[in-house]
Amino acid sequence: MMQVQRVLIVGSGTMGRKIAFLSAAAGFDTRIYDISEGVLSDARQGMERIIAKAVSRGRITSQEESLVRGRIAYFTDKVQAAQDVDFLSESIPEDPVLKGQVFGEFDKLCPEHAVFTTNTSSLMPSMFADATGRPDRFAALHFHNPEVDRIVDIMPHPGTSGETMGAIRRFVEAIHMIPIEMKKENPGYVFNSMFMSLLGSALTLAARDVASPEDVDRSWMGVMQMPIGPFGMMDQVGLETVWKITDYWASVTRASQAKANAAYLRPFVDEGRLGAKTGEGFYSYPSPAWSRPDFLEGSQ
Ligand SMILES: NC(=O)c1ccc[n+]([C@@H]2O[C@H](COP(=O)([O-])OP(=O)(O)OC[C@H]3O[C@@H](n4cnc5c(N)ncnc54)[C@H](O)[C@@H]3O)[C@@H](O)[C@H]2O)c1
Repeated sequence: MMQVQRVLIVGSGTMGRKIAFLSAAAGFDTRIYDISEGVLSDARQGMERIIAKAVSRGRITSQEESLVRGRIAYFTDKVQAAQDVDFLSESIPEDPVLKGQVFGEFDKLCPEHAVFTTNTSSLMPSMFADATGRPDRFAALHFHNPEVDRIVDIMPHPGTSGETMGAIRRFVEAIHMIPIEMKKENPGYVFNSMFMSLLGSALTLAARDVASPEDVDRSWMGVMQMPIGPFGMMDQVGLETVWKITDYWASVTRASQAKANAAYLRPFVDEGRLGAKTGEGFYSYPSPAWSRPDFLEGSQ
C-alpha cells in the first residue's frame, strides 16, 4: 500500500494554497508549483493569511504555526517540484487542454507510483485522463471551500483503479476532510449538481429581468433561513469561475438560456468585478448588503 509522504500542489491560486495548507497541517511535506515567482509571492502572502485564520479559529495551535509553514516549499522549477512526490493535486485554470498538458509534463517528472488528482469544478476527468500519462492512477479530488467546510468529492473516470480510489480516500481522511466517494463519473459532483441548478435558476431570473439579484437572494435566505443567497454565493466562488462554468456548459448543451446567463455574467468579468476577492461583484465587500441585519427587510 502506497504511503503518502510528499504532496505536490500544482497551481497556487484561491484553491491550491488552501489545499497546500491542509496537506502541511496534516504533516505532509508539501510543495507548491506555479508559473512565476510573482505568483508564488502572492501565494506566500495568501498562505500567511490562511495560517493566521487557522490559528484564530483554533484549527492549529500557535506552536504548530511555524511547523506548518516549514513543511511548505515553493517552486517554479517543475523538475525540482516533482522529485519524489507521492501525490499530486492540481488547481490550475479550468481548461481541459491546459490541464492535460500540465499533467503530461508532470507525468514525465514524477515517480511512477504517484497518484494524480484534479480539482476541476466542472470538467470530467475522462476529458484529460489519457493526457495525464497514468489514467489508472488519476481521478478528480474536488474541494469546496476547505476553510469553511470539510466535504471533498472523489470522482473516478472509467479507467481509475480501485487501488487509486483507496489511496485518494486515505489521503482525504489524513487531511481531516470528509470523502464523498462517487461510484462513477458524472457531469457534476454531488453537491455541485444541486448547487448549479440553484445558481442557474437564480441567474435566469436576473438575466431575464424577472427579479433583482438582491430579491432573488432575499427570497432564498428568507424561506430557507440561510445566511447567504445564490448571488452572494457566486461572489464568494468568483464570478470568472461562475462565468467560465456557465459559458462552458452553454457551449456543450447549446441551451439558449445558459448562453444568455453567460452573457449576463460577462460584463462583470470584463470589468474585473469578480466578487469578494476584488471587492466588487454583485455586492460590495467587505460589508456586502446581504450580510447586514436589515437586508431581508428589503431596505437595499
Ligand atoms: N475557486 C473555487 O471556489 C473553486 C472550488 C473548487 C474547485 N475549483 C477549481 O480549481 C481550479 C483552480 O481554481 P482557482 O479558483 O484556484 O483558480 P485561480 O485562478 O485562483 O488559480 C489558478 C492558478 O493556476 C496557476 N497556473 C496557470 N497556469 C499554470 C500552469 N501551466 N502550471 C501551473 N500553474 C498554473 C495560476 O498562476 C494561478 O496561481 C479550477 O479548475 C477550478 O475550477 C475552484
